[in-house]
Amino acid sequence: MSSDVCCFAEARRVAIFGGTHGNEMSGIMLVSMWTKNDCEIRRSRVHIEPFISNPRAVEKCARYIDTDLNRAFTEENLSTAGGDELPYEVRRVKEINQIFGPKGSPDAYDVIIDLHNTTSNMGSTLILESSTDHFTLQMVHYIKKAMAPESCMVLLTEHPQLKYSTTRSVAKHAVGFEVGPQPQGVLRSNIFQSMRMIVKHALDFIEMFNSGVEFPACRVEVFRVHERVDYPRDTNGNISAMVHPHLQDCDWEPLNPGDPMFQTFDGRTIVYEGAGPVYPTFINEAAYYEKNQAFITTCRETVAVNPIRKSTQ
Ligand SMILES: CC(=O)N[C@@H](CC(=O)O)C(=O)O
Ligand SMILES: [Zn+2]
Repeated sequence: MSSDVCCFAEARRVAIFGGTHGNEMSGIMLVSMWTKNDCEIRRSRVHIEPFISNPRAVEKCARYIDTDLNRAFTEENLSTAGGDELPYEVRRVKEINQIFGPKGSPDAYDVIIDLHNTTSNMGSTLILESSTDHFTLQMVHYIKKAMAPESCMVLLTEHPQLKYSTTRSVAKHAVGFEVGPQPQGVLRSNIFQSMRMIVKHALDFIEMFNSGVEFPACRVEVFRVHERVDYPRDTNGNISAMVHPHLQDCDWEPLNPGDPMFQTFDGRTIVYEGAGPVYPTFINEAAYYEKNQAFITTCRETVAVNPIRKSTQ
């Protein structure tokens, strides 16, 4: 394992996305607030752009209009020609790619922070898409330390089948902030304030990096996506059980073989039958009923992070 210093260009352009899902209110309110007055998010040497990514969904207070924007940043959508007949979010993908991308090119924004809320009891969670991007790994290490003693979990979505094409993936470095529990369409002041603090720490990190601070090697505890678990269903495909009360709200706590997972409407318990402990999260997330997902399981691991500093050209 090498711990060579990784050099990255100064982060000159950073975007903060809110309203990627139009019913996740904390990010929407923060971004609207910062669009009117950006003094709280201003930092020297870097342009920071607050941006509502799905304005029509925000207007309707719906997750999306035609299709989930946070699954739509695919090669296919980026390359298909077409105009008004395309689903709204597919058109929006092309616009966002023009403003903040093109995805994968040197012209893409340096960092995108994408603000989400969950109905699950996940607390403050940082979502990473890659275990080899030492810039974002150092950022989450910084945020976790700054948030302590409040805990801040790291979800790693890198997975051969389960990874999805997020809006933020247009940037060179992408991070999602997922804070809950907060119902859809509702603002909770504690959740709003936690999200605001995480953004502050992220921007402070970027400013320190830009000013030439070298961040030493470190280790970060992450929870890597392992499996998606659907609700039990009857032969018609309808849900036949609920998340068990012993699992509800227990995001990030170990689920051991034999532990209750679901409760049927007539009161029977369905237990977890996997081989060893896993760490469930996104438990009973409202937006995931349509995705046939009751929760995901994750595996805990420690990632070794290389030192980073700004490259000198
Ligand atoms: C509840 C929710 O919307 N979660 C986000 C997670 C992410 O941004 O990676 C999503 O499903 O797109
Ligand atoms: Zn969301």
